[in-house]
Order: sequence, then structure tokens, then C-alpha cells
Amino acid sequence: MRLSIIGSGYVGTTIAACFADLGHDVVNVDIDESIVETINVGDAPIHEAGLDELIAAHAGPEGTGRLRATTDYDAILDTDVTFLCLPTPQNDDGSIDLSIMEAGATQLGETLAEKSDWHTVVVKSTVVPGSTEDAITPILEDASGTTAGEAFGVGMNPEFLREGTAVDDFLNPDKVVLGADDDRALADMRDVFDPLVDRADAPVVETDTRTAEMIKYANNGFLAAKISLINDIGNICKEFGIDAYEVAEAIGLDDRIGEQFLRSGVGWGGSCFPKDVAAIIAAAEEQGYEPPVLNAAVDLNDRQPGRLVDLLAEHLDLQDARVTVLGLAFKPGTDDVRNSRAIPVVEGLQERGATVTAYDPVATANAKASLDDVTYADSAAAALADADGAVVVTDWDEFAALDEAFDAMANPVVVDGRRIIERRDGITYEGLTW
Ligand SMILES: NC(=O)c1ccc[n+]([C@@H]2O[C@H](COP(=O)([O-])OP(=O)(O)OC[C@H]3O[C@@H](n4cnc5c(N)ncnc54)[C@H](O)[C@@H]3O)[C@@H](O)[C@H]2O)c1
Ligand SMILES: O=c1ccn([C@@H]2O[C@H](COP(=O)(O)OP(=O)(O)O[C@H]3O[C@H](CO)[C@@H](O)[C@H](O)[C@H]3O)[C@@H](O)[C@H]2O)c(=O)[nH]1
Repeated sequence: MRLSIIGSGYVGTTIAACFADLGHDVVNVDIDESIVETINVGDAPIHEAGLDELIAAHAGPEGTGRLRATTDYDAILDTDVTFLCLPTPQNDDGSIDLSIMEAGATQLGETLAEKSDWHTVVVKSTVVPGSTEDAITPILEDASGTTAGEAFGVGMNPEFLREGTAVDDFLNPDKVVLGADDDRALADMRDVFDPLVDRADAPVVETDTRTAEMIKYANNGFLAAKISLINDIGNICKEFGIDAYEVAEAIGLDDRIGEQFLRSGVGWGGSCFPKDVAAIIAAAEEQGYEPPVLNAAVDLNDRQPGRLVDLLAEHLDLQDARVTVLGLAFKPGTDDVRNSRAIPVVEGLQERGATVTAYDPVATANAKASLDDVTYADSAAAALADADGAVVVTDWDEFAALDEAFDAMANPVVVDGRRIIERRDGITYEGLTW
């Protein structure tokens, strides 16, 4: 099928490259010219395992030609289905900010006014229940001068990929959720996903758009709360001198609990969990319901970075100390620092009078835009040399291999927020929950 993908960020670029690999003809539409140029020379605009190869295979000079990018919305006219992969950030009160989606839907609708045959629009972005039906569809109707169900159909297909493993997650999904209130839109969505579903043997959930929207928030809310619960239990373990990871391994053997997402530590960050949990709480409150468990999950998550800083302060006076922060990305495998726990950790250290030297294998450039007064080192060893203390915020594999670098610290105190450093003689080592 011929697909257009509006928004070529972490989700839009990944799904475009994967759909091209599955045999579709795909065009990415983005307002950022540098992203468009990067894709068209066959490179990935983001750091994501396996993405370079897929883009080179389909968009590069020697590629299949099944993937290209443009800033011109008219490219949509030569496609059958459009995915909206635009950002859905949060307002100051935590509620969803749909303004970028609304702007994209307006441009899409104006373009569809020129199209004579049927078109299916799929909302891929994470949006609160009712957004597709009550906000996006009316904009498409107004801007195109046509009616949903007649000239075009609208569906909602939430995305569950994780950054760092985005390509693999997209190509091997646990489930595919197709939300539609229109039979033709649903039929088009089935055709788009058939090659993926066949290949991955993935279960397909067909439902209406509001339920599809809610499934995404339920998924993220559940996972975020699961991590907060293991952090709560981990904090108790620490008080008793018990290893929370040993406890987690045992409880994870119970199929009803499951072994995944039981890594306790400095908490959940990223572009999704914090904003999505905030958005569904705000949406629930607007309906008159205050969700106590999700609120507690956020509250606990907000406290973990402070606990990390407090633990370091038990071992050294932070005033004028030089502290090394290992890891800036919100998780390993990505250059994304949006809502990374590194941000409150660095700010907490600075508030207590410490000066911070940081190192991350790939996220330094992005971190520079979010953090002030930080010295960035070119290697973990350089960051650790002569430091008065160190904290670990991201579980990059390369940190597990560090050994002698700790001996070059002025005072080898290490507080590990991610259980990645080996405890050994010669280092004063503290785990956050073990
Ligand atoms: N990042 C993830 O891992 C992930 C996973 C699942 C779902 N989601 C959801 O997917 C959506 C997109 O997230 P993302 O992380 O890919 O965002 P992103 O910020 O990485 O990318 C968005 C892209 O949209 C472009 N853009 C902005 N306005 C535009 C316009 N009017 N027309 C065309 N392009 C425009 C930007 O230039 C940018 O390249 C969000 O709703 C997010 O919650 C994200
Ligand atoms: O046991 C765990 C697992 C994760 N994390 C942290 O949780 C955050 C999120 O990690 P992860 O879920 O792996 O990455 P994301 O890319 O944010 O993916 C989440 O958010 C996406 C956007 O909505 C969804 O598509 C994914 O299904 C959902 O896992 C990171 O800070 C991790 O360090 C933990 O602290 N402990």
C-alpha cells in the first residue's frame, strides 16, 4: 500500500522504515528540513538500533526506493493511508496539549480537499480518550470540506514500541490494536498491518477509537505503576538491608506478576510515561475522578532522584564536591533525554552545592539543551578522574565494564541508581534499593 507518515520523530521514522521493509511504499512528511534531508541520503535522524540499516536499505542511493521524506504535504495525495505521528506534549497542569496534532490535522485536511478518492487517516500519536472522534475528525472535516465516513475514514492505532529497541519492538509486537468507527478505515488498517501480523504472528485487537486510545494509557499507566511499586518495595528493602533485586527475581517467577519491569532504582523517565500518566490523570480529573494509584505512582517516582542524592550525601559533604553523573539518556540505547531522571539528579546535586561532571555515550548533545552548568566528559574514565563521588543514572552496558576508573577518583564513593556497577573492595558502593 501507499502510506504517508506525518511527523518523522522517534515513532514516525521508525514505523516508516519498518513499513517500507514490510513492502509498503512510504513517504515521511516533516516540517524539519534537516530530518527530511537525512532520511533522503539514507541516514537515520535519531539513534535507534537497526534503524540506520533499514533507512539505508530503502531510502539511500542504493535503496529500494520504497522510503522517502519530504516537507511537502502534497505527497499525501499519492497515498492511500496517512498516519499522524505528531508530538502530544503536556500543558503545565499535566493535561494533554493537542495543538500540534490540531495543526497537523488542519494541514492534512486542507491537502485532502484536493483528493478525489477515499483516504484513511490513522491517529498513531498517544491521545486521551475521545480526541480522535471529538477533536481530530471535526478538524479534518472542516479543513477538507468533506465528511468523515464519506470522503475519508479515521482510525486510531496506538504504538507500544520502546526507544532503544524501537525497530525490534515494532516488528515483533505483543499485540496490534486497531481502533475504528468506520468499516472502510478498519479494512485499510488491516491491509496495512497484514504483512506485519503474518510475519510476527501477533494478536490483533479490533475495537472503537476511544477504547484504542484508552488501551494505550492503561498500558503505560500499568507499567509505570509497576515500576513505582517495585521502587516502593525496593525502598523498604533498603531500610532492612535486603536486596530488592533478589526479591524481584523471586516474585517475578509468579506468572501473575511476571519478570519484566521489576528493575527498581532511580525511577521512570522518558518522553512517554511521565507525560502520559499526567495526561490520563488530568483527563480522569476532568471527568470528576481522582485516580489515587496513578497519583501515588507519580509521587513515588518524583522522590527517587532525591533519595539517590540523599544517599550520596550520607557519604560526603556535597557542598563544593565534584560529583560525576554517569548516564544522561532516560534509558540505555537512546540519545533521548526527555524527562530523564538525570535532570532532577543533576539539579538536586547542584542545589546542594556540588559541581557536576557528566558522561553519556550518545546523549550529551541533547542534554546540553536541558541542563546548565554541567561539564561534559568524553569518557566515563575522564568523568570519574579526581571526582569526590559518583552516581549512576542510566544502565548503559559500558558502565558495567568500568573498574580501574573508580580507583582514579579522589574519593571512590559510588551510588548506583540502576544496578549496573559491580560491588567490590576499594569502592564505597551503595545501591539505591539493595
Ligand atoms: N517516542 C516513543 O517511544 C513513543 C512510543 C509510542 C508512542 N509515542 C507517541 O507518538 C507521538 C510522537 O512521538 P515521538 O516521540 O515520535 O515525537 P518526536 O518529537 O520525536 O517527533 C515528532 C516529529 O513531528 C514533527 N512535526 C511537528 N509538527 C509537524 C507538522 N505540523 N507537520 C509535520 N511534522 C511535524 C517534528 O519535526 C518531529 O520530527 C506522541 O504522541 C508520543 O506520545 C511515542
Ligand atoms: O524495570 C524497569 C523498566 C524501566 N524502567 C525505566 O522506565 C523508563 C521507561 O522505559 P521503557 O518503558 O523501557 O522505555 P520507553 O521508550 O519510555 O517505552 C515506554 O513508553 C513508550 C511510549 O508510550 C511505550 O510505547 C512503551 O511500550 C513503554 O514501555 C526508563 O526511564 C527506564 O529506565 C525502570 O526504571 N525499571
